[in-house]
Amino acid sequence: MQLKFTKMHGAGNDFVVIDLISQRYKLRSHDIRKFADRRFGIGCDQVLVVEPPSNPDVDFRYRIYNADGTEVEQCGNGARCFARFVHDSKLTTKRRITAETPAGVITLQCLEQQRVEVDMGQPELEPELIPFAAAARADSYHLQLPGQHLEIGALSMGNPHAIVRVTDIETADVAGLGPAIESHSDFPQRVNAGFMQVISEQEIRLRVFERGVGETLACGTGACAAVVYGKLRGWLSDTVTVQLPGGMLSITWRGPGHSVIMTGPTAVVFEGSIKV
Ligand SMILES: N[C@H](CCC[C@H](N)C(=O)O)C(=O)O
Repeated sequence: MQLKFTKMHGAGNDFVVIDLISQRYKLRSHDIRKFADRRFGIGCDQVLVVEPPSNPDVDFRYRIYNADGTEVEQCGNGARCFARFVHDSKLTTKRRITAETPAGVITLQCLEQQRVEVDMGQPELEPELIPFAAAARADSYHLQLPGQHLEIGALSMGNPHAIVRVTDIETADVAGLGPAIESHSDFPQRVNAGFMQVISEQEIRLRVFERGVGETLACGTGACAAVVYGKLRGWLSDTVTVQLPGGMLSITWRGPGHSVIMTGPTAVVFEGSIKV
């Protein structure tokens, strides 16, 4: 059969979006890897799947798969693109949408100029819930790597993140340290590795080596995690502009007990269908 899809991106983090409400198909892991393959498939960082909710009080269920085929708990840029997709596809006329994700129910607000605001829920700092095997506090820990140790923050936005503060994002060894952090034994479910340069209390620059993908042009949950870590360490204010290689996100976090609010762009690249 021909499966319809929409190619989208949020700040350069790109997605293949599949509507399994209007189409019936049982996705398999090798389908995901084929869709994500930039040489022989469509090409994307993640595949987003839109399904009917299991809870009738929620509008949709939305699943996220990394390019390597693994299903993950949350995707910030993907959440924004999902909201725009269901609105543009007339699967809903609501501008305020709720969605079940493996990390819980999120609320999304479609704004003007194709921007979307997402309530990403509260960050999780308890090490065993990140999960982070080290016993130490998650807001400052020395990760042991071959020949060096790195001061990191570790937390979950539904998915696990480790964040390193660097002096210059351009010269940060993302290609070398990213994989070493991603697969470090202190993170039993692997981890997304963020490299953050603090420009001011209201602005950071960020590069993210994503779990299951590699370095992406943007990572929404990574931007949330970096702002939470920076605020816990006293480096950042409540609302921060996050400059990523693919674009800019605005993140607000008023501290423990509050949700992280992310606002950013969405874009449709093209629509198509693929033989499955
Ligand atoms: N690679 C992430 C999932 C996608 C997150 C990212 N694309 C975002 O915008 O949050 C993980 O394995 O947890």
